[in-house]
Amino acid sequence: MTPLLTVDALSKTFRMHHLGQALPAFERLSFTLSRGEFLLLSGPNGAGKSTLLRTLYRSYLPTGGRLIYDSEQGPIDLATAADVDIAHLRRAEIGFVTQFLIARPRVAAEEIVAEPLRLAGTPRETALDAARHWLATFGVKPDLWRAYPTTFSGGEQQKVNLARALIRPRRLLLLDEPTASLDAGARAALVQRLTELKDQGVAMIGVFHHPGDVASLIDREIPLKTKEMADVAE
Ligand SMILES: Nc1ncnc2c1ncn2[C@@H]1O[C@H](COP(=O)(O)OP(=O)(O)OP(=O)(O)O)[C@@H](O)[C@H]1O
Repeated sequence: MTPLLTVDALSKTFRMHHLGQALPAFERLSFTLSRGEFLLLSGPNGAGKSTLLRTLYRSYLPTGGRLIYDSEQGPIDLATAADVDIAHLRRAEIGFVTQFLIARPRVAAEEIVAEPLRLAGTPRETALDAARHWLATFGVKPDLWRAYPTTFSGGEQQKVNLARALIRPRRLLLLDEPTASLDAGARAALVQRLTELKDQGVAMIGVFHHPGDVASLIDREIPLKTKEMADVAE
């Protein structure tokens, strides 16, 4: 079966023009990801883990290599796809789960969480019911559901973010330290949700501050090295 994602000799180098320097985050990385598979990205600080996830989401353009994603409409190279196609994939197929909520002023938590379903055409009340379900699942108190997350604590904001990111099933989930400041109850709820999604065939690739949280999900590990480690190994 064709892999969902084929990463082929992928490189990302940051060019810091003001310093006249180039900083390679990773070079010629190759791996595949199949449906229902969970890949753990590991490596020390600065090894390029977040940069790789952002490159897969096309927040960063790679400086070399190919990123073939087997979309519902057929294979597409995420490295060269048009922005309009990337925007469609982000709405429909590829999710990015981080610890940071982009809270908007005067938009209630339940509206923020319901938005991905609303954009997919779900009627407002049905979407809000689902939003409340996921807010409750991740442990956001009911009296906060209609409040504005701009004033929430870091952990509360992260829970709203998770509810929003996971309310709709995706085919591919990119996870950047989604458990970072969660309490034990929310961590357990997240692992349960990720387990359900994996069982439904969702592929995931992620970085976890405490990989033990997701030990039961990990199929393979991709260790990334810093430039210094790579130089020593050569
Ligand atoms: N936008 C950017 N411009 C320039 N350099 C960057 C940029 N983003 C990341 N880097 C550099 O790329 C390297 C990899 O950073 P990245 O954040 O991907 O590492 P990481 O493995 O996720 O680290 P951590 O475990 O600390 O989160 C670092 O040396 C960082 O300074």
